[in-house]
Amino acid sequence: MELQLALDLVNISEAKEVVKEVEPFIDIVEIGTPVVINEGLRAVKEIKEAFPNLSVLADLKIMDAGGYEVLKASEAGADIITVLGVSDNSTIQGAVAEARKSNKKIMVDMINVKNMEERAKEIDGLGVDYICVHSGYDHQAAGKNSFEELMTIKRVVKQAKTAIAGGIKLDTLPEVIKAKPDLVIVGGGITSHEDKKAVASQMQKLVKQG
Ligand SMILES: O=C([C@H](O)CO)[C@H](O)[C@H](O)COP(=O)(O)O
Repeated sequence: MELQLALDLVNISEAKEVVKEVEPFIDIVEIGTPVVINEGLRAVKEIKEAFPNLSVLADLKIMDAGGYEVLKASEAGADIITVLGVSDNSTIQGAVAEARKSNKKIMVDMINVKNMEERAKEIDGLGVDYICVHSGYDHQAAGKNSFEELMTIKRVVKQAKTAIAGGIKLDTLPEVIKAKPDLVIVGGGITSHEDKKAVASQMQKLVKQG
């Protein structure tokens, strides 16, 4: 099981400071959608250059033009790029085909997918690398989490790795770990703490035990 740090509410220099603090405790650093909106793919490039040993995920949440957008993120240095599960199969297939050319990975974000079991099975057949259940900020504000959806994809996904994101904190991490995802994604659960290093270290310990 691996740990991904999601950076959403920071600029590039703040992102570098946070990663410097927690680098030994994380496997993947995510350049979140708001950061890409604010700073562009330059954020991915700068973080990859500053931390070449970390895998960098570009959370583009691609909805169309899968091949082209994956190409651009790959050129910027992203190792993993996200595509939405609600997008057309042709978009996901285009993203996977482009990623294969440069040894990059595709994560499908299942945010707002209604028919989770059926869609997860279908997407698993498209050769993606990760399938991620996700309660986004707006769902979190409505008190939702993705723990049940994680159980669902764990049951039906056979090829891709499974991941979960959205509002995971130190106190809810043990429940998540019980379902044995391959990857746990945490943003505010680390970045909102004064002592990020301590929380990330405790989270890493739990994730590695799981
Ligand atoms: O993808 C995310 C969200 O849609 C904003 O872009 C977050 O990175 C993801 O939800 C993880 O962050 P936390 O919910 O703060 O753990």
